[in-house]
Amino acid sequence: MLHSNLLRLVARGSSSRLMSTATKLTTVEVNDETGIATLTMNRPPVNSQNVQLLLDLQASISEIENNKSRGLILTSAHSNVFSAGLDIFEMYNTDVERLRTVWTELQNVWIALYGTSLPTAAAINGHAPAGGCLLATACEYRVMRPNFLIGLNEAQLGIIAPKWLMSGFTNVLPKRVAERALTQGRMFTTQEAFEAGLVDEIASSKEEAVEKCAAFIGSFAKVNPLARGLTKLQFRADNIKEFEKIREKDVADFAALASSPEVQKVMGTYLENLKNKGKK
Ligand SMILES: CC/C=C\C/C=C\C/C=C\CC/C=C/CC(=O)SCCNC(=O)CCNC(=O)[C@H](O)C(C)(C)COP(=O)(O)OP(=O)(O)OC[C@H]1O[C@@H](n2cnc3c(N)ncnc32)[C@H](O)[C@@H]1OP(=O)(O)O
Repeated sequence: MLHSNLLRLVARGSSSRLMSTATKLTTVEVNDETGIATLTMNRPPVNSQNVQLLLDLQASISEIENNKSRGLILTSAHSNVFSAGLDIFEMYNTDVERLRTVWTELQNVWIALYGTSLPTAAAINGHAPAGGCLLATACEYRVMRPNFLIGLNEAQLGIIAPKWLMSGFTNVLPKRVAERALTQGRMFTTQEAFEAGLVDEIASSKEEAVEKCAAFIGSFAKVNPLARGLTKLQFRADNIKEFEKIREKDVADFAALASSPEVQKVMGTYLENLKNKGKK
């Protein structure tokens, strides 16, 4: 008997398969013609990254690597948010062990996406603050819909993001632009992100964004995949090695910082503001 969580193939038109993973907050759909997998985050309303979404993302990335897809496109099921970053509710009023788990799983997703040899692209169909920007900049290519915001806003919140979390961002922007944006905690509009090089293309719809991502991945069709993947990883090796050296200390540092009364207070105020914004 086929277990419902096991590669349940559901016909979706003539040329794509929805591969049900052992997860609920992400889906993986493989286009039979191109062999490219679309990984969709689906945790309403804003894809805030709780532990379950982070685990599901890891499982989906592994699935895509194992099913020999030609590339991975990361996107969101929601109409105006790619991902709101870490789930602040999950980090508020909780114990240190939970905070350690949150951070460990964020690290695990980042390294899985940043360190995959597969071609990767993000179809950014909505806002992508903080952890949302982290996922987008872990990919090799970004296409974004107009009139949304993307960036690492940690400095605005009085928080220092670790170097690994900034490394995708610093890979794609000139050092001077990255330093200024990170010290300002700047959120870029789509147009500003395009002009700075933080996103590669602008698309007027999610479908067009996915198509442009697929065209980017298709540009490697005639390149030997092993040579391509190893070349990519050579570019990323220094950041990956540096991250591996500090990953455990980084978890301890995050748990200590996030559990401190000062940061808990910042989170509480931030959450109040988010809730009140909804009432206005
Ligand atoms: C504040 C963080 C503090 C401390 C972190 C602790 C230690 C850190 C040390 C170093 C680490 C640094 C790294 C951090 C990585 C992160 O990712 S932190 C998360 C930062 N994220 C944000 O700042 C985004 C906040 N959200 C928004 O700006 C907007 O919601 C967004 C532009 C994404 C969408 O806007 P809109 O469509 O108008 O939706 P609403 O704002 O109305 O939101 C809808 C509901 O979703 C809830 N929500 C939004 N974001 C989050 C979130 N990140 N976590 C949990 N929940 C979120 C919001 O409350 C609304 O809920 P409601 O409908 O009112 O119930």
